[in-house]
Amino acid sequence: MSIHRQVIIHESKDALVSAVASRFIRTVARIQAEKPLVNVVLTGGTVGIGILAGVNASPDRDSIDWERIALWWGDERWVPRGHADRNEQQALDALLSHVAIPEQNIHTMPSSDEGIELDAAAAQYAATLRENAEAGAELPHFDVTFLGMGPDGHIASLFPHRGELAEASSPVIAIRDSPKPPPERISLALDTINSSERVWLALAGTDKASPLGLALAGVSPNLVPAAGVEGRRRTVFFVDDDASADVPRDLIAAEY
Ligand SMILES: O=C1O[C@H](COP(=O)(O)O)[C@@H](O)[C@H](O)[C@H]1O
Repeated sequence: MSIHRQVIIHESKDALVSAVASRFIRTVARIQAEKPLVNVVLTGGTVGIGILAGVNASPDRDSIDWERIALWWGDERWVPRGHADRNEQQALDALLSHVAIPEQNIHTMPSSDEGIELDAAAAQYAATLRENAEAGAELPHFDVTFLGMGPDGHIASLFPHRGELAEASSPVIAIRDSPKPPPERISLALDTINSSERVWLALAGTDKASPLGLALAGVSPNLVPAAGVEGRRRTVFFVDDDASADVPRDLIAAEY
């Protein structure tokens, strides 16, 4: 297991959301001092969207230069644009419609009402990634990737015991028969997620304790997809007290 893996435990979900929101603002501002554009991959899920609302509510929100951030999605639900289930719509409501991000920097995944089929939509997003990569690369240089984790250990729309986890032929995958509704989704592949400099998983609640413990103990990603997550520079699990029951004590970097 990577020595760059850490767990930070917060006393409550609210404390977790607010601490990660502050850390995100500081991290993006710091990276922006070093390079012109920061690439961030967003997640859906209760905590992920809560963090975006926390960024919006922060008095430090505008320490980020919003014109120099590019946003991507780790996964999307295959429903029409504007549908309340879309991770994009939730992110817009929580933060993106409140800050001045240039529209061309918001790289949403295609939606089910665009007249294309699911596989074509996944291929289209892969092409968008390629178009925004540096010369010779297939992917943009992701600086921060947010992930949530479901109670079954899924991350993005990569679910346990499924072939998509080992899919390496494309950076973006069409998902059918998802065990969590809606059944059709688009997801970044595990290798694409792991190309990010920093991967930040944020999760809360007692139903996440067991899969989190298994992921950190190094079980197969086939059993718990979160076990396969590893950012290039750092992988941090931000968790609340309820989710921390089975965390190996030697991985805990900070507790409240
Ligand atoms: O469906 C999804 O679920 C996961 C986890 O969601 P949570 O509400 O249990 O935190 C999320 O990470 C993923 O992006 C989303 O599409």
